[in-house]
Amino acid sequence: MAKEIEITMENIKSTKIDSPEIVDESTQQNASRIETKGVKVWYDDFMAIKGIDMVIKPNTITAFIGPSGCGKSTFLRLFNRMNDYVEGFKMEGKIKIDGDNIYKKKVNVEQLRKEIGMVFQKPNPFPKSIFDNVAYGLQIQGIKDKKLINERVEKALKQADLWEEVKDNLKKSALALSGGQQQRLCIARTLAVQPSILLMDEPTSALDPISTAKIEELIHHLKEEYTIIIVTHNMQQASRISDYTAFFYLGELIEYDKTRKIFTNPEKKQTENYITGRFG
Ligand SMILES: Nc1ncnc2c1ncn2[C@@H]1O[C@H](COP(=O)(O)OP(=O)(O)OP(=O)(O)O)[C@@H](O)[C@H]1O
Repeated sequence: MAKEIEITMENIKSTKIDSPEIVDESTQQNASRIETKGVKVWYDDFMAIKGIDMVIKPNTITAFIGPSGCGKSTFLRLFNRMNDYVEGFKMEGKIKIDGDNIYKKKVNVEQLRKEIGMVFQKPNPFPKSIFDNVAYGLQIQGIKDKKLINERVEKALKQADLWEEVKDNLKKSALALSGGQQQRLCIARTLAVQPSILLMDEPTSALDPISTAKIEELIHHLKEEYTIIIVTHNMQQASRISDYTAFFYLGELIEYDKTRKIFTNPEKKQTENYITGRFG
């Protein structure tokens, strides 16, 4: 497969990407929820992200695609400062969320993570009851009002389309649920603390097709209330559920545009090669 790649470092380096429909910040403050400028990331001496500018609009689903190791997860984890935990991590550039630079010194990272929820590849429920899993974030926040907790747990389970399946068994261990149910529980756990941006790192890659379809449908509904970014290796998934698609390669943003454009008429040969399965 690799020999079919028609990419050279020269044409990648000369590729200058403009985010789609970037609007004048001064007149359209609300048009972007997330904006990155000149973002570079290193793990020790290794440069994993090589200068990325991107604007993500509110209430959209953006898919990050690209071959393994191209920097999708690294870039995604910048938005809730998850990389801060990684030894050797260093970044340059600006990331603004709702106009605020989230890497300023004064930023309250705990508050940021409340606003920006994350769902991981493998469902990772705590070894606690279904109810306690969803209530966990609220309790951590110091919320003690039982009625409020009950309401939020029910709402989050309904939003995650799991309520009907578990409402009579809330005390049951979360570990007894199926993989697909566990992932919806993890989504409910994230939603319970009422974030407004959802980061999803390959949320369905460990699931069967039926569970995957359920989660895709759920993501589609969540768009009404949330801005969603999803890393996926599944091209069909990206084309089914996202409004915008960003194609990464070797730490660079090669092409970023409306999903329909990326999948029907990409500007760059590299993008075409990737989405048609000619490398990756
Ligand atoms: N904690 C780390 N320490 C050192 N290098 C890392 C670390 N995490 C990622 N990298 C490197 O940074 C590059 C980008 O990795 P990243 O996980 O962001 O890619 P990805 O596109 O999400 O890959 P995948 O699709 O396989 O998950 C890779 O070369 C990877 O080896």
